[in-house]
Amino acid sequence: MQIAVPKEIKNHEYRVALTPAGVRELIAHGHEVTVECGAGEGSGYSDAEYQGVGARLESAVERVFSSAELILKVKEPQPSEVARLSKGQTLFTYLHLAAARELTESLLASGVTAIAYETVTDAAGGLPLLAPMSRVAGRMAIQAGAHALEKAQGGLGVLLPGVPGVAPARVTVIGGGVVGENAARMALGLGAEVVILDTSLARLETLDHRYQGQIRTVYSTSEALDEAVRHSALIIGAVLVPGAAAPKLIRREHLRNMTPGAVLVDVAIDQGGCFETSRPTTHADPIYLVDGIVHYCVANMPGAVSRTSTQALTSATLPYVVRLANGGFRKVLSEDRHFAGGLNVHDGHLILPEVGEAFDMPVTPLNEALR
Ligand SMILES: NC(=O)C1=CN([C@@H]2O[C@H](COP(=O)(O)OP(=O)(O)OC[C@H]3O[C@@H](n4cnc5c(N)ncnc54)[C@H](O)[C@@H]3O)[C@@H](O)[C@H]2O)C=CC1
Ligand SMILES: CC(=O)C(=O)O
Ligand SMILES: [Mg+2]
Repeated sequence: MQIAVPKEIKNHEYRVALTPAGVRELIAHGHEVTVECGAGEGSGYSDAEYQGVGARLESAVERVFSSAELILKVKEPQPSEVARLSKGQTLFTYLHLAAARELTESLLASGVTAIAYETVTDAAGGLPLLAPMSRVAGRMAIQAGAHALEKAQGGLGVLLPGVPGVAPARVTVIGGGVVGENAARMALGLGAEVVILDTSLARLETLDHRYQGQIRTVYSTSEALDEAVRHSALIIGAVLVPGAAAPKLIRREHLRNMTPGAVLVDVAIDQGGCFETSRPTTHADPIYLVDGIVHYCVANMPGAVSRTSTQALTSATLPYVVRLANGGFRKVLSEDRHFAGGLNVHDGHLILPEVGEAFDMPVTPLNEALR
């Protein structure tokens, strides 16, 4: 199969969809891989390294796209990239369509088959292709939040662990999944007081058991959220209803009850954000203030630690990529309903019910699309 790896073009996105090791694996399976010149640079992989494992280097982006049957990316396609997609091609990348109506409509119009990393599931109920980046973003959320708490950033001027004689600050994590647990671990390691809110008692039980009382677990209710906003220096938004738009859990009126300079980090921004006042920001300009509360809402956080993230992402995606390339999407998705959960758009049809619900658009059943 002809496989293409374009250079990512989103703001400060330095990841690439495949490491040279991943390319080598695909070539060993008999596939041809075209890598756009410079695609790996931001992750520390030179063109020569890709060439060395047998990739074809291409400097003309239009040829990278037009020659491909399978296009591998990291971030959702930007408008200039969508314009290059066509029927018969398969795109495998993060999409987050429930928060992106225009992108949904343009992918439908392109006729492409679009499989999203973040809605592929596994037999244990996890999201194996979202998890590696959620681990990264969860860990980064505390770094970003701690920085935003500095006075010069508009923050409270509070050091998360405190110092002897000065109490640590409270960090509340809403959603104790992969992002949430990783954020909590970092906050705990820094010596903050850590609380996790979740609506899954089973998840809270796991976390309670794992952290042996070092992290306070609280069932998430509106009362618990009211309490969290009053007493937290830093709140991390880490909820997810897979495939769906994030529920707005902290409303604008909550901000009145927060201490001015407190910080909201909305990691769930890629699904639309779980705070009413969140809007996507970029690494170039990551924070803004609403009613004195600092907001950090970068939708591609792992892009900033691209070397780590590219390696972690390729390790997770590669087995799926190899299967797609060897078998073609129709056969592979028909045989694996967990992988098939990734199919969002096919040949002008919207497949993912959660996206249909978000935009009140008609949905074609998966079985019909795979026929
Ligand atoms: N901004 C960025 O760069 C990145 C963003 N993300 C996003 O972070 C979000 C979280 O991802 P994961 O941790 O992997 O998901 P996950 O599925 O592992 O965890 C989500 C947790 O939220 C809980 N939850 C759902 N509804 C809730 C509610 N109403 N109140 C409290 N808890 C609730 C679930 O029970 C679950 O434990 C996703 O939107 C994901 O796309 C992930 C990586 C990078
Ligand atoms: C998950 C995602 O959107 C990211 O890693 O940027
Ligand atoms: Mg994202």
